[in-house]
Amino acid sequence: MPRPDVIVVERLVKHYGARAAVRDVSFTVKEGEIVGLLGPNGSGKSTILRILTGYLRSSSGSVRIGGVDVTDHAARNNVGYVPEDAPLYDWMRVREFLRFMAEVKNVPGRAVDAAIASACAQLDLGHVAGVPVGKLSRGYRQRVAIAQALLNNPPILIFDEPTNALDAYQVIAIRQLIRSLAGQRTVLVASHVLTEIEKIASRIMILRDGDLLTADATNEANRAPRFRLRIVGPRQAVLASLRNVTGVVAADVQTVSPTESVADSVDTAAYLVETVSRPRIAEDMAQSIIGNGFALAELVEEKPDLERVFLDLTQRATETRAA
Ligand SMILES: Nc1ncnc2c1ncn2[C@@H]1O[C@H](COP(=O)(O)OP(=O)(O)OP(=O)(O)O)[C@@H](O)[C@H]1O
Repeated sequence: MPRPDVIVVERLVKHYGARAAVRDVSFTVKEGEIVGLLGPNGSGKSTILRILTGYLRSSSGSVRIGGVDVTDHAARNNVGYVPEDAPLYDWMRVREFLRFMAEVKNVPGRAVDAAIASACAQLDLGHVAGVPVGKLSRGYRQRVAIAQALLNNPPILIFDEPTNALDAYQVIAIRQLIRSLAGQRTVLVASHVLTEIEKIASRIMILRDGDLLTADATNEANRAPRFRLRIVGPRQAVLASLRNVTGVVAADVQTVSPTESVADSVDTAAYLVETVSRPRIAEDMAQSIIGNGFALAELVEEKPDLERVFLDLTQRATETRAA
């Protein structure tokens, strides 16, 4: 049975005064997914998360959580939110803080102790439960921030830059925690660090200047195979024979120094070829090159990677905007 969409964002727009921070963003998240929202600083990640968690109103568009519009309080009970630099009350002891947060979240009185015990156990906070929050390391503060999000056992967890400003050990620990918390839950994690989001998320969305460039970067990566070839022959003729192959989307000389031109010259050059995904395309390119009498020195398929997708998409977005 297909998993239901638990987060549905449609045509979301947010303006701060004249500034558009989120422009016509739509996406869905299925139950049980761990989705990453990747984007540079200022791209609108926090704004989207704040709208999803009901802390901020959108300018237009809609957000439904578990089928309920996010402007309805009932929707927010389904979401545990760990904001960037979560505001914690430093003078409160961890247990006190969690009790306070349980009240804020309307956890029924008789269930509060069990909720705190369960959150402390999941975040390994038992031994610091009596310590003032202000005395904790950054890593433990982040655990407290996550613990408060778990108090009413929400099916959806939303994290904003969860490993920001943590040291390498703390990063690993928090990452493992998020993965272990995912289980039956649906998780949305925003970060500006590609390598970080790659390690946590099973699907990655890319945001830039308030535009959602893709809702599935991995899929983009697999969709557009790219080959690097070294070929001996006149460049224009080599390019023509590559572009003639069915499925080749673009072919270009890769390394042309400023003094060189792509004009005809018989020497070895590197070519970058983008193709559609189809079987035997590498063989067809080799056949075309050799059939036209050129020497094929090298043909390598570049493994798709998210860094390339990110760079390609953001570059394309910049060009589109400039046009
Ligand atoms: N309250 C606000 N008033 C005016 N502009 C704002 C406000 N909050 C955010 N912005 C602007 O909206 C844009 C998006 O900000 P947002 O915080 O959502 O981005 P972000 O991707 O989360 O970045 P960061 O990781 O740096 O917080 C930025 O240009 C930011 O300066």
